[in-house]
Amino acid sequence: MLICAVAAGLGLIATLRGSDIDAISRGILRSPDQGKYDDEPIRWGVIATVFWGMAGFLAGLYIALELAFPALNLGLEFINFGRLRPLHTSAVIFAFGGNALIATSYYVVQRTCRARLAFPGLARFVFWGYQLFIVLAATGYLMGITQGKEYAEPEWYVDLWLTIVWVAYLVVFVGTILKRSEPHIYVANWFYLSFILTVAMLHLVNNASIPISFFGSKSISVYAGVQSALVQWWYGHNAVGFFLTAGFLGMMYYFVPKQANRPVYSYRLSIIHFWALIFLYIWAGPHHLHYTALPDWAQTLGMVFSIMLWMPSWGGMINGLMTLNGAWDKLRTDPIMRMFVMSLAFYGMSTFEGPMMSIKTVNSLSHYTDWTIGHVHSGALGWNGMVTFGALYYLTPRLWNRERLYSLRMVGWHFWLATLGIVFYAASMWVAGVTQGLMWREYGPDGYLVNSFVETVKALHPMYVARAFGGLLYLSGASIMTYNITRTILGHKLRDEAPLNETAFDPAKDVPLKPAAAL
Ligand code: HEM
Ligand code: HEM
Ligand SMILES: [Cu+2]
Repeated sequence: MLICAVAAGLGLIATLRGSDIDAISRGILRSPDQGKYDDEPIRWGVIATVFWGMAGFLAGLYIALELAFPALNLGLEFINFGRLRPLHTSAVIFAFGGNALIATSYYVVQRTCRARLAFPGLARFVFWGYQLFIVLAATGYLMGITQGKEYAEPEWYVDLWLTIVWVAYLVVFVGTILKRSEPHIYVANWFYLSFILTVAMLHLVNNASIPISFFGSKSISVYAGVQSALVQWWYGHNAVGFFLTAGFLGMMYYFVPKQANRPVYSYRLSIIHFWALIFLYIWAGPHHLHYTALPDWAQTLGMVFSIMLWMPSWGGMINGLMTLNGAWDKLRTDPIMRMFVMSLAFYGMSTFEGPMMSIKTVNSLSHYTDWTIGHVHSGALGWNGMVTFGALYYLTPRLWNRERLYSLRMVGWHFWLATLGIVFYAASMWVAGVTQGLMWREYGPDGYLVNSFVETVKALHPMYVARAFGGLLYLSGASIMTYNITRTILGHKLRDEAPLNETAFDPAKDVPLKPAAAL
């Protein structure tokens, strides 16, 4: 309540000062975006993405260290692993990923529709309302307020607020599409729209609950038992499918062709893989509930749809990679392009690993182990992280009207630190996961289990240290990005760096996103 009051106070001050400034300074101060497009909330979004990314990676590193060295819990309830873990997952997925998605969707929808953002006031409300959602959720976790549903931990009052913000987001996005002056709706917008709509549906269904009091934070879910589990993993899986995949594919379909200065390899493939992806993803949730009380047929259904999901996923990866046809030399000269390509490679890797892990016999080994954690992070650090970094590097000079980034060599450093970090993370978790899985199922000749649980924990220690080291590398890369982007925003340029063609942009030379012969 205190946070809401402070937010409302700040909102009031901003409103009053805003009208003041308008009246006094019209004509003196250039209002930020008189141009063709409304970029102010996108600039805020870029800053918020960098900020929350750093916070989320730092929390990730800390909990990784807590797993390796439990003394770091310090006996304090506020920073114990159980409370910091959802803080990490929400910070990276919803704060870092969510801000990246909102900002890039605002950017992409305006450019591809050749229209200014609809409802500019509402678009700003979405940005600030979303930040309030993040702060409310995060402070709740630290105080121990949670629904106990993974990736849907916030309690009812935060859920209601997010619903309002999300509906506003949908209105802004669809409003902009409706006022477009370009007849065709470019495929990136399809992906963004499916992300916004599906997340709304998932959020409403999974969070259906009854608060036990008006002034208390606690609520009771309307689902129980195995139905509750199924709804939760229908939600959880499709959060991956639509938040971490469809939305980010929207990003990929705009920024990869732009950075390569080539049209998308196959527009037809993009449409086929769009429909296949959204049709298949929604059924695959039960692969999170193998060998549980869920009916066997439902588990098999989840497995079958997961395996089929491999195809559209790779359709998207191939479409992205092949867009570089004829521009592969850019990999040598352009570290931003390298980031996009690495991102697509990890997208391909994790969407191969996922279908494999959904096979019940494989899952009987991998489930409950660190293999899952490794899979998560090759998707999250590799695919979501890298494509977002690429988009941030693309956007910053353009949004602040700078000739180029402060330093492209630093982008190269970021690229290698992040890549090496992911390698440490994924490799250590594969080893840890398989070790764990095998130790848990090892029986002696007497028919008893050979290892006690604590022995498996002990065996994992070196792997946990290696993972934390990977996280440190990843965070160091992101710190370099923060520095680079800050200096770019300030208008600085590192001397001795030759002007770089990849950040120079010339609208006259713009290649259309869509091949002329498409459809
Ligand atoms: C510096 C980088 C990062 C480090 C060191 C890190 C570390 C960790 C650790 C230690 C856990 C808990 C694992 C466990 O419970 O055994 C975790 C969970 C998780 N992290 Fe990260 N993380 C990082 C970045 C990210 C990013 C960028 C994302 C998403 C975009 C992400 C998404 C997740 C998710 C979804 C989980 C929960 C996984 C599950 O329950 O299966 N992490 N992370
Ligand atoms: C074809 C695509 C994919 C399939 C079929 C798939 C399948 C799976 C399977 C079988 C699990 C393990 C479930 C368990 O044993 O508990 C899993 C976990 C997970 N996957 Fe994927 N995956 C795919 C792509 C991705 C991508 C691209 C990401 C991230 C960007 C991702 C994020 C996650 C997360 C966060 C979890 C952990 C959920 C949890 O237990 O907290 N997946 N996935
Ligand atoms: Cu899943």
